Amino acid sequence: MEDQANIKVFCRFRPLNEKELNISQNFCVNFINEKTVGVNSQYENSEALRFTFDQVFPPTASQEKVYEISAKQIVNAVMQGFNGTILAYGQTSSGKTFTMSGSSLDDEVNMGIIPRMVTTVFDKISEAEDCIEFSVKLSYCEIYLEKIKDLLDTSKTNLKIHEDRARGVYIEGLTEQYVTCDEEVYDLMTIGTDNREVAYTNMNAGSSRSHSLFLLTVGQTNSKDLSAKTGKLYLIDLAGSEKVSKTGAAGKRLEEAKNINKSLTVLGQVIYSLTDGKSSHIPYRNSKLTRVLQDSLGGNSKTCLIVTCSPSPFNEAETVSTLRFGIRAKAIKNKPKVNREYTIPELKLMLSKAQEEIDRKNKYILRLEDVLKKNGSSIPEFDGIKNDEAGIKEKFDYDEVIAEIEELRARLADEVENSHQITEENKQNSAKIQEFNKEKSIITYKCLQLQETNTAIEQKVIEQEGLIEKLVLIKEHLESDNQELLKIKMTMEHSINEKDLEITDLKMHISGNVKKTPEIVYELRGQVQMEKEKNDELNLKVKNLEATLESTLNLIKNDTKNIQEALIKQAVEKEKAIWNEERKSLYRDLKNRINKVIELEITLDNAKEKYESLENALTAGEKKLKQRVDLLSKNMEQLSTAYQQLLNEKAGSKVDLKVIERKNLRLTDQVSSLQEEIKRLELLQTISEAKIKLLEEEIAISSSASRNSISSSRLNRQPTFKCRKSIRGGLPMIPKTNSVLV
Ligand SMILES: Nc1ncnc2c1ncn2[C@@H]1O[C@H](COP(=O)(O)OP(=O)(O)OP(=O)(O)O)[C@@H](O)[C@H]1O
Repeated sequence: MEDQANIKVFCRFRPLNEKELNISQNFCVNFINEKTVGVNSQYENSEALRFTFDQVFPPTASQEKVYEISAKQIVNAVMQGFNGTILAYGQTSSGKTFTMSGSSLDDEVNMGIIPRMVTTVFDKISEAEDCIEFSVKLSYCEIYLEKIKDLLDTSKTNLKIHEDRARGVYIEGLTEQYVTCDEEVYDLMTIGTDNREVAYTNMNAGSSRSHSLFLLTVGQTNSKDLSAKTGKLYLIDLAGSEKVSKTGAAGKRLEEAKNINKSLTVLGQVIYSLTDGKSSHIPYRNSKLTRVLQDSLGGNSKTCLIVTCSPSPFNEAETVSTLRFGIRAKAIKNKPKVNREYTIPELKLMLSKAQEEIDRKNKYILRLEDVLKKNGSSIPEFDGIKNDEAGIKEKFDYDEVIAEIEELRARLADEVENSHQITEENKQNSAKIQEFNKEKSIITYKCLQLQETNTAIEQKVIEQEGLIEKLVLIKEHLESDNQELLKIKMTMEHSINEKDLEITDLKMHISGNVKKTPEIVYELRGQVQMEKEKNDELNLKVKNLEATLESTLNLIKNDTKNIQEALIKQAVEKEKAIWNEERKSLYRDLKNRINKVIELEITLDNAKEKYESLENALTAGEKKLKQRVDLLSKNMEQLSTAYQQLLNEKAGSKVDLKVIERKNLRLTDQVSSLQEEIKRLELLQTISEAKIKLLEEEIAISSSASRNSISSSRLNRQPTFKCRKSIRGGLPMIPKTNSVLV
């Protein structure tokens, strides 16, 4: 059963900063003892405000003390194969980054937890037995505006979180850099820190605008007992919670502040759900931060939380809230376990030991059977074990079985890959067919519409043709009427003109004969009367002619309209012809598409058949595999794990290669240093010998003293080359080489 362990919570107060000192030089807290702090509240009953943690660090506490008490135990656990997490939580500008990273990597006194831990890891590797081979990998990322950014490869800006049984919760595609000494880690830390989102706010000139995650994976393989284990160390510097009124955040800074506060609220909710004793659901998935921290909070990890606070009365409310957060988190129980892995040789060793044990027991059974036979008792049959010695000696050839399983698995993987491909093709084909069907129905609908429009147009054209014929007849008729009327009009006008001339003559005649006889006057009056009447008649006729002319003109107008309509008809005819052509090409296109759909359906059917046959083949393979698997004993499960391990080891061969390369480099360096040293010593020896000869010649009596002096100078000499830390336990340190991206 897994052991449960509470999260360890530490509380650290930083010194008052300049701004706070200007407001008040007093503290709003008092340090009651090493573990308890009280808040002298301006707003609440102070009696209630006492908080007890695993340790409380006052502003005077050194970086070294904080590391030794809070974090070192976690590194030790990681070296034993546990997962470890160290989290810094607190208000903005309360000292999280100072606690985790320190002020500078060059400042040994103010170095933070991360660089100190790195040094401890490599120290432990140097101190370890030389039968242990270590690999150390480093990843560095940040969660900014709910996106995971790789700080060692800035092209990766939105990484996804995944989970599986072997790896737990992990960030897919995150850069993992192999490192062999602390300097390499510091170089990468500097690169990553430069890529972090940091900005000026009213509360902190270098305020972290993201949560940063520093991950160190320490793998170790023991060549003596063949065991392997891996410890993961998460070092997390959270972004600080902030009151926008205090930080003066606006625009982009405000957006960041909202995101920071939101993800910290989800962190609070997760901690609440883990500790209230009622919640069945823990909302890890509500933010990227809590999802990444899933193993660290309530899972497989030894976790330490450091809450950082300001002692100033100006920040009292935030300090109380941070302390309450810490108290709540103290109640979280984790289930850490050693991440032990079985290597193939280890499993083989276990197997052969088990086989030896079985053989020993079988021999014992045989002896017991002999005793029973001698006593005349019958030997009961036992399923699975033959009563003869040959049967007992029958052994499994595990290597052969492993090879066979491997082959079957490879074939199965191929088949699965094939079937995936076919399924994918099927999906694509189905999508294409669906698309074609959609297009087909759209085209059919359009065709129907066109046909309807066409029929309506044809109907209209027929109607208009009848109308035009009628109008042409009327027009012809009216034209002849018009001609006649024009003739009459001209005749009438001619006679009117003649009569007008006659009237004028008469008037002149009358005016010349005014004094003639009354009979003539009377006659003339009669004639005038007659002429008048004639004139009236003619006027009437002219009026009638004018009316006829008007109606004729109207008719002509109508004719013009009809001609226009005829022209329209011509245009419609033309349009109709174009439409017909289009309709035909649409039909042709539709036909082509239908042919294509048929072809695709045939391909789909073929693919389906192929898929089914492959599926059948797959099932046969599976059956065969099952039969084989059934034949194997319980050890099969272990062998399967061993197979997985083999795969992992294959994947890790790259790492081994790098390690070997590094070792080679280290050895070459050492050899050349030694060669140089030998040369130097040889030179010295030659010089010394020459000196000795000289001295022997010059001072014959002190020759023995001279020799003593030379040998003592040789003894005092120190080797001049220096080596660095090794990745193999207990070996001298190896020189720093360029790290490798994996
Ligand atoms: N214990 C301490 N001793 C001396 N100086 C400290 C201490 N803690 C923090 N400081 C200083 O206070 C300032 C703010 O600290 P830091 O940047 O670590 O805060 P933070 O909590 O990480 O802020 P943010 O959440 O805004 O990133 C820095 O100048 C830092 O050097």
